[in-house]
Amino acid sequence: MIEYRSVGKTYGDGTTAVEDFSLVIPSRSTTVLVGSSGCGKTTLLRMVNRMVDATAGQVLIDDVDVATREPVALRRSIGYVMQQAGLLPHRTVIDNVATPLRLARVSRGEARKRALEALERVGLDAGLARRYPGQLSGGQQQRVGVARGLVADPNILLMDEPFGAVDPIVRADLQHQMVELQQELGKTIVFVTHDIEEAFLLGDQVVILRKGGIVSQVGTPAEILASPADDFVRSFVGLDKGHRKLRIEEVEGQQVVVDEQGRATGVLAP
Ligand SMILES: Nc1ncnc2c1ncn2[C@@H]1O[C@H](COP(=O)(O)OP(=O)(O)OP(=O)(O)O)[C@@H](O)[C@H]1O
Repeated sequence: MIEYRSVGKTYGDGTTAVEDFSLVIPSRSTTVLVGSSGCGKTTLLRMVNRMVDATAGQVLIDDVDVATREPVALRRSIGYVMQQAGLLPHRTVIDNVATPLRLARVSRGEARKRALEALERVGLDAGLARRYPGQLSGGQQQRVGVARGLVADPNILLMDEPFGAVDPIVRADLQHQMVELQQELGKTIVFVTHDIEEAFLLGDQVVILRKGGIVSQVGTPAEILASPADDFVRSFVGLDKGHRKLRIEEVEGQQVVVDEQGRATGVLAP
């Protein structure tokens, strides 16, 4: 379990990115922080592994304040996947994936073996292992980033807009694979995005933020849709424009779900 207790962050230049943030992130499930650009998502995510230190309050992992942990050791014990994959360009794919293990002093042979397994887990062909990141598509690079985040089998995986830079079709593919992977692995995932559809697809718990890391609402996707906290949330999730309004029509004995414009979106299961 990760817990933020009245956490604040004011950067050295006086910018207050996070005012007063509290949240419990349950283990073995996915929590998505979603909000517009600049609302403090990345800052909040990085406080977990001390890439950013809070200037007020506490972040706890299993009841231990991260401020008491040695930053480098803490960082190595937590998986981190960033936008643009963040791969080292002059290292092969397999060496990129093996890096967290090599830093943890795992032998070269063992690290490579586990890196190959991680590549397989994210659906990448072993034939790509010897290539350099520049020889891969954007989607493949992101998969390598996820493999690297998982290779050391961390309990916690932090993901900062990992699918933000790929086209919508590849993105949908990566998202669905992420859902499957999580069903298999059951990690504690904290995922940052500005895309509410992505948040609803991946999140067991979704946290809708506004500027200053202010929580507008926390809940399951169903709870948020059923009972948006205020007009900001209503608008953010698209309820205000009727995008989410569905109704049921009887067609040839079937119950067909149609959207606001009358377009069929599915059939109700009996
Ligand atoms: N190192 C820094 N020094 C000063 N201000 C910073 C620093 N990092 C972030 N900020 C500021 O803190 C605020 C929150 O930034 P943060 O990156 O956490 O937001 P975000 O929601 O992740 O945004 P985005 O979706 O654009 O990445 C912004 O106003 C940003 O300019």
